[in-house]
Amino acid sequence: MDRIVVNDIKKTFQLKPGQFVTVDGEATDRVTVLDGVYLAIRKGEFITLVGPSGSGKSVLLDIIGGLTQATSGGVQLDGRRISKPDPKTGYVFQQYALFPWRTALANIEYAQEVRGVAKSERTATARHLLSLFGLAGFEDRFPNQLSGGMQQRVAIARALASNPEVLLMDEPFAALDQQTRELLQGELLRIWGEIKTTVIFVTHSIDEAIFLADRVVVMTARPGTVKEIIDIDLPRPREGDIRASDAFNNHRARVWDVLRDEVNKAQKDWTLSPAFSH
Ligand SMILES: Nc1ncnc2c1ncn2[C@@H]1O[C@H](COP(=O)(O)OP(=O)(O)OP(=O)(O)O)[C@@H](O)[C@H]1O
Repeated sequence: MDRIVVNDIKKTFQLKPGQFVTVDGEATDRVTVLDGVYLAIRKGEFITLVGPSGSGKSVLLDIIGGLTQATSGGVQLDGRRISKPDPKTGYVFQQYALFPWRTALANIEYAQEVRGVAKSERTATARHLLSLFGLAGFEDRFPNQLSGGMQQRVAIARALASNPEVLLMDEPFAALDQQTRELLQGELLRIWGEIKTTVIFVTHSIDEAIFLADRVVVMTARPGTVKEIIDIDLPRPREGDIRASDAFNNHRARVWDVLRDEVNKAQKDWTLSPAFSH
């Protein structure tokens, strides 16, 4: 059953007065970022989204999350049209975005707190999530007393605390070192294996995209559309050493094959059209 249906999404930004970009050699104050995106995502699926810089991955995620309105087309979540942030949807950004004045525990409790869930219940949920992420004992630490990896674990735990049916993740591990990143990929898969929420995860890393996904969605260069969707039939549960397997290598070659032309196009685009020239 489809949980999310993206139907012919277009998104054009009107730039501020005095700003323009050059598209196909023409100066314009309107920039089309997404141009006809179709996508159907099944309940419980793990989707990763890759594409060249500027292909509109974050904008698409924002539209699916109800944070940005599409210029035309629509998104349905369980058959309902999305026009504003939905309480069933959780969001994790690249930057940890924790409340610095709240402890790890209180950060995770926040989502349930605003919904009026009783203190004892929300504390129990937050403690459970902290222990799932190996952070038992860190309840009372403030974000600046935690490493980057720990902060991002807390941010994911916070998003999961409201029991989201959809989790949108925008390059959540991009700021982390490689070892922490791979560790968190493994943890995320383990937890997703338990809760089976639907995940859409944006990344620049082909390896990350393959390791996590049921399907990798490859976007074209701007204006972004779906270029190809690649099934990742690697067995689950997946351990880190799967990255060295022949099957993984084949997927890596396949994704890069689809992506390469688009990255080249995007680079040409940017050389010709520096964004926001004055
Ligand atoms: N509010 C806005 N006003 C004007 N242009 C915008 C706005 N938000 C995004 N854009 C433009 O939309 C394009 C796509 O941005 P987006 O961040 O979605 O790309 P992306 O694929 O996520 O890129 P990256 O991989 O570099 O993060 C970019 O050219 C960006 O400058």
